Amino acid sequence: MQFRVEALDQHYGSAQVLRQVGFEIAPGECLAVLGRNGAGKSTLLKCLMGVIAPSAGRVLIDGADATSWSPARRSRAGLAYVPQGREIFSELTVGENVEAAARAHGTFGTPAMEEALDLFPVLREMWKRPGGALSGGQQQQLALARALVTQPQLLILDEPTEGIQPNIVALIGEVLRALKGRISILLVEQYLDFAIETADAFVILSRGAVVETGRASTMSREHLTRFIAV
Ligand SMILES: Nc1ncnc2c1ncn2[C@@H]1O[C@H](COP(=O)(O)OP(=O)(O)OP(=O)(O)O)[C@@H](O)[C@H]1O
Repeated sequence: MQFRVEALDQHYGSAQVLRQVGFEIAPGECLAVLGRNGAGKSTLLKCLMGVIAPSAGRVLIDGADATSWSPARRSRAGLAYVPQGREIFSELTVGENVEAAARAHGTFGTPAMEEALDLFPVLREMWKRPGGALSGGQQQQLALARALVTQPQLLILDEPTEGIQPNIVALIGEVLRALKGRISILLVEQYLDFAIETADAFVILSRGAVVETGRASTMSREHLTRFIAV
């Protein structure tokens, strides 16, 4: 998927939270968005997914202007979004969470559903447990699997490592690196080492504006640290 954002503005009341944000994600690449707390990262992802409408600017999916599309239409076009806090259905079982997403996208019982589950073996072990009974790391795996059963072309992740134990962070990193090439990934991440291991390119947000973009290979850890240290 060719995904492009042009001159996005967003306001909450009179406060401007995004300012002329623009970037592109090449097919099969992982773009990491870095920035301090309050820089506007989560707001940006919500605009990209259509959860909130930007005040100005455009979102282009394979060249089509998707700015006014609903989240459901963006999802059908190949976007999948795992929000901060994961937002799984805690009353539904693990299986019901996965199956609901698969049914909504016509992948129920297909190899795509099984492949997504193969990435996170713990989910089959916990299949009949309510989502709310899972640990934070297990819930994050469930949220990722639920996104992946939709066979997305662009996976949008808001801080997938937040509050997750190191062995699960490592597993998530392996999964994302294995997915790259086949699908594009937009990663908002505060855990710099994880972002460096995973991303092909970076966009740095500061006070709602893009202050720097670059290939991962040209940006040092020391340089990137300046933009996320509080
Ligand atoms: N619903 C809202 N109403 C009003 N202001 C909001 C709302 N959501 C976020 N903000 C403000 O917009 C700014 C950007 O918030 P946002 O959550 O997008 O930043 P962020 O970079 O994702 O931060 P964090 O890393 O803390 O999640 C902040 O100043 C925040 O207080």
